[in-house]
Amino acid sequence: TQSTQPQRILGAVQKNATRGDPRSVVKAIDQYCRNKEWAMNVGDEKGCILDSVVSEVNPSTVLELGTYCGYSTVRIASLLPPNAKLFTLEFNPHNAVIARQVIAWAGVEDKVQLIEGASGDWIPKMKEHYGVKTFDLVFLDHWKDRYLPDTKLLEECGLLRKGSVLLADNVIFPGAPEYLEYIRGNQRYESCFFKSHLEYTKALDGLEKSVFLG
Ligand SMILES: O=C(NC/C=C/[C@H]1O[C@@H](Sc2ccncc2)[C@H](O)[C@@H]1O)c1cc([N+](=O)[O-])cc(O)c1O
Ligand SMILES: [Mg+2]
Repeated sequence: TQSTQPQRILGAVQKNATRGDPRSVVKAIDQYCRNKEWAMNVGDEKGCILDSVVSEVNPSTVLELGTYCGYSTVRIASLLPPNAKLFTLEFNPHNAVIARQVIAWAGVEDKVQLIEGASGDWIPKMKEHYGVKTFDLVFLDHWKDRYLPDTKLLEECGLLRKGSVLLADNVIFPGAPEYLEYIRGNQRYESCFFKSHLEYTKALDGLEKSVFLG
């Protein structure tokens, strides 16, 4: 029977990565997706920018929107201090099943809470269900037309504090024009653009980093 792309990515991890070694999991996925089959992971080039923002923020509580196969989940979790927590929201149950196995293979499951469901439904429940006060860092990499409504939801639910950082993937390609217009025009955010390339290609893309000013 046919396999799915997430299953093939998991296979590449189990074949080529060392259990308990997050960097080898990241490397195995990048090699597979660069040489065999393109996939919508943030990738190695933008991933280095993600790493630098995570290291700079040194967050205790992170929210990732859009887990897919767990590539950026593993990348972020591998940089978190002890006791830090990464909540990642995934809508598609099949993707969640695969991502849990990738996260486990990397050995970062203690730092990760994968939540199956839609961001719009779960963001309002994070405080009561998981005791989250505010997020130090939010990585937006899910449906591009959800970036803006979910950002407004985070504000309304009091989940951002002075200094919270939003990092959005794909603001050039596929693009998130409404989000960019809102965040760059809003006095309550200080934004900057990190020019890069679409994962595994030469196409232009980039990340938008925005600091919430409270
Ligand atoms: O479409 C893209 N990403 C959408 C990602 C979507 C992921 O997030 C949830 S949706 C969801 C909904 C609500 N709450 C949580 C997750 C999907 O099940 C998928 O796992 C994308 C596309 C390209 N590209 O080149 O076409 C490149 C990229 O880097 C991309 O991120
Ligand atoms: Mg992306």
